[in-house]
Amino acid sequence: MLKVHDLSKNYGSRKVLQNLHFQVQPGEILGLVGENGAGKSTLLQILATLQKQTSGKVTLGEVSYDDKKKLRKQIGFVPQDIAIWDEFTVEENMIFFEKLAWGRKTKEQLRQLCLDMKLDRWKEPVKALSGGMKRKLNIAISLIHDPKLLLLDEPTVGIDLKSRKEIGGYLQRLATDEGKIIIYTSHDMDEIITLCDRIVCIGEDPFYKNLLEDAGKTIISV
Ligand SMILES: Nc1ncnc2c1ncn2[C@@H]1O[C@H](COP(=O)(O)OP(=O)(O)OP(=O)(O)O)[C@@H](O)[C@H]1O
Repeated sequence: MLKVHDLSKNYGSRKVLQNLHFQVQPGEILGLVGENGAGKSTLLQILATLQKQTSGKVTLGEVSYDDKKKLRKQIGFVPQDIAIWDEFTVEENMIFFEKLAWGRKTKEQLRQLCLDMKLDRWKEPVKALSGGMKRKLNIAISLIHDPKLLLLDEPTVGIDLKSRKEIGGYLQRLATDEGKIIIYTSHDMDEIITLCDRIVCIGEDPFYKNLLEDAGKTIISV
């Protein structure tokens, strides 16, 4: 289980996240919504161990966020900005990131991960891919080491509707069949409503909370 206890984050005098409390169970997809600048990426970066909270505590299973080395083996992160090697092919990128990962995967398994993301341009350089295809590769890379916790920051921007639905279905299977914890941000409320079990609304504005409650979703009060 992921536990967030009384978490706050300030950037200088700007208070971005204030006293958040929530828990996410294995097998659950949690949506994170809020207006621009509400603090969604900041929260994901903290959960990815890339930023430190100002106060509060986070644990994943028995592991505290003070033990970053152990934690990072259990976390997959897809940032908003695409982070892959443009000059390398899809295959070379997958092999490169597999070498950095802790778990071992065969070339066939790596290729299958790309196919699961509906990306079949194995031998092509990344610079020849479309923006949506690069995002698919980023998601595949985040899954190489079979993380327990998967953090996705607007991962489907620019991905066509059919692929988005297929990737959504794949993420749901990862949660249901493999018990992964998935935390997902998107400005696409249809996607959030379809994919997420429960939702955290960040920020003061009740707009998202009202909209999602009207759609019958469970909102977590943080
Ligand atoms: N490194 C930083 N230094 C100072 N302020 C920052 C930094 N990163 C983010 N902020 C500020 O913190 C607030 C939250 O930003 P964040 O990127 O987490 O929001 P967000 O909800 O992800 O927004 P968006 O929907 O636009 O992606 C914003 O006011 C932003 O300007």
